[in-house]
Amino acid sequence: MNLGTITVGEIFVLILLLLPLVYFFFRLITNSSKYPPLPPGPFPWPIVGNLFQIKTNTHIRLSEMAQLHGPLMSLRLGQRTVIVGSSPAAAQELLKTHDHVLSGRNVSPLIHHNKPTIYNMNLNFSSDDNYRYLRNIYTSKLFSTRALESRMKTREDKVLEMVKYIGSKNGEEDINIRDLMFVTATNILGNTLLSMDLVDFEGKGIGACVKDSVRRIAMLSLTPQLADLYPILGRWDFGNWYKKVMYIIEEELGGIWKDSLQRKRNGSNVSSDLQDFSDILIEKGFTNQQINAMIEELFTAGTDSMTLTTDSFVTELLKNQEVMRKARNEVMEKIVGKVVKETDLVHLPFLEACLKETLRLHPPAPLLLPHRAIKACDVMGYTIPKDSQIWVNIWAIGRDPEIWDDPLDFKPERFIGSKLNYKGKDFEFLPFGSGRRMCPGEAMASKTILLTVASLILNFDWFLPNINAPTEPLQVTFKVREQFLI
Ligand code: HEM
Repeated sequence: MNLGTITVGEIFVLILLLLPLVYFFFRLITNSSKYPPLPPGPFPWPIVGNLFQIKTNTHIRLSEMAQLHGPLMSLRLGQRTVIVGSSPAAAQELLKTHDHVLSGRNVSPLIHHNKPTIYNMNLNFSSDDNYRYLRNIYTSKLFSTRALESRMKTREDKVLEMVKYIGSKNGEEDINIRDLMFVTATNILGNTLLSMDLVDFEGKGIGACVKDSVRRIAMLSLTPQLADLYPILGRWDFGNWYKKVMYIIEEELGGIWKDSLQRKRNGSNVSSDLQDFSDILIEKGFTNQQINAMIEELFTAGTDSMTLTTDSFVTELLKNQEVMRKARNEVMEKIVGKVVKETDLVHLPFLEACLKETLRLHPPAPLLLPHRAIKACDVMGYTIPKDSQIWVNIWAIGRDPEIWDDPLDFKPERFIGSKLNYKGKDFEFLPFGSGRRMCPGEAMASKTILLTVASLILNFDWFLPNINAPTEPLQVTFKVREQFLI
């Protein structure tokens, strides 16, 4: 062969053609070594791996792939190995049996390299060492039964403000429930964390940008960035991902509460007698930057998740009139007076079943948040390499016909008389996750959402302006029940 006639382009094509072969031999060698093999999965293309197979509707695509490859699958995203669990047994292995090694978080190499304040002061970006300390502060000072009880009135007041606002429209304007719920969730957190309202129902206020900032942070976290797919490129901030994230956290969100934190330190903020979470953090000696890192995370994790779940809940009730009738009967029968209190919620088991059914079908985090293997381990006879990402497809588990009768139907009755709960013990139903990384905001979220939906049922008759073509986002007409007009 006359090598002198081969062009650079031809060599490149030859290398590309040979890569799958090299990869095949590599898999063969590693699989036949003393370690168990990787879990089965789709063939990964050179360089990109399976990236383009799961680009959109990731949880749905993964659910289809699991039919082919089984409940424990492995994928390649760039250089990263991703392990996906799609059955209750796999979820239990990943989130319980091996929780101690699989409960790291996947921190972007850019955050790892630059070590901004969020690196140590935020559960999602925190190094493995600091994680336990932070989580302990959250669970004891913000989400404990006592802390939640001390803020019961805040949640009741903010939900009532929403009901009054909707009532003031007198059924003459269609309501975008997502926008109103976002405001309510933002102000509940604003008061719990900083003793301040951030935004009003017209979208005005010191925190008017929160919605946009939270959505952009979520988009940036979900968009795979080159440094994450190819850690070898870890120090280059392609597309300014790191700069954008840091700007939103430190300037946009941090700018909202900067003055308020300073006033608290000067002792000139007397807006409330009740100690809020930032008062506690100041007392514990945290700096404003550190407090900002924690507060940012709580807004990001808490606002959209509660908003999306309330929106799905209202939509399902509107689509399922018989369920709505039962929920309304329960609310009208059990709530004495014009206002729903959190202490009433224990008397609304059917409404709680409706919330569970909503979360089964529409979990706002369908793959949980990615975990990371701190060390290599063996799961169900397969190797999970160190630093793999771990995803659990709770969306697929929630719709599995082997587990649920008529899985696509909205049937809250399935939870009545059943012990199934979202507390992280039942691996067929994990909307808040399970184990060390389980959502710490579960009780705050479920109380707020139930209080909101019960209050909307008590005070209004609901209509879809166009029953045959529900809009996206959902617009609802709420007609005030005269006897309840606030
Ligand atoms: C319906 C509402 C909510 C749902 C369905 C939900 C669900 C989840 C899920 C699935 C995770 C990840 C679990 C894992 O990776 O294993 C999570 C994490 C988290 N959630 Fe929630 N969440 C909700 C509301 C809230 C609220 C209201 C807050 C706080 C105000 C909150 C704070 C957090 C935090 C801080 C984490 C990170 C925990 C960690 O990394 O250790 N969530 N949530």
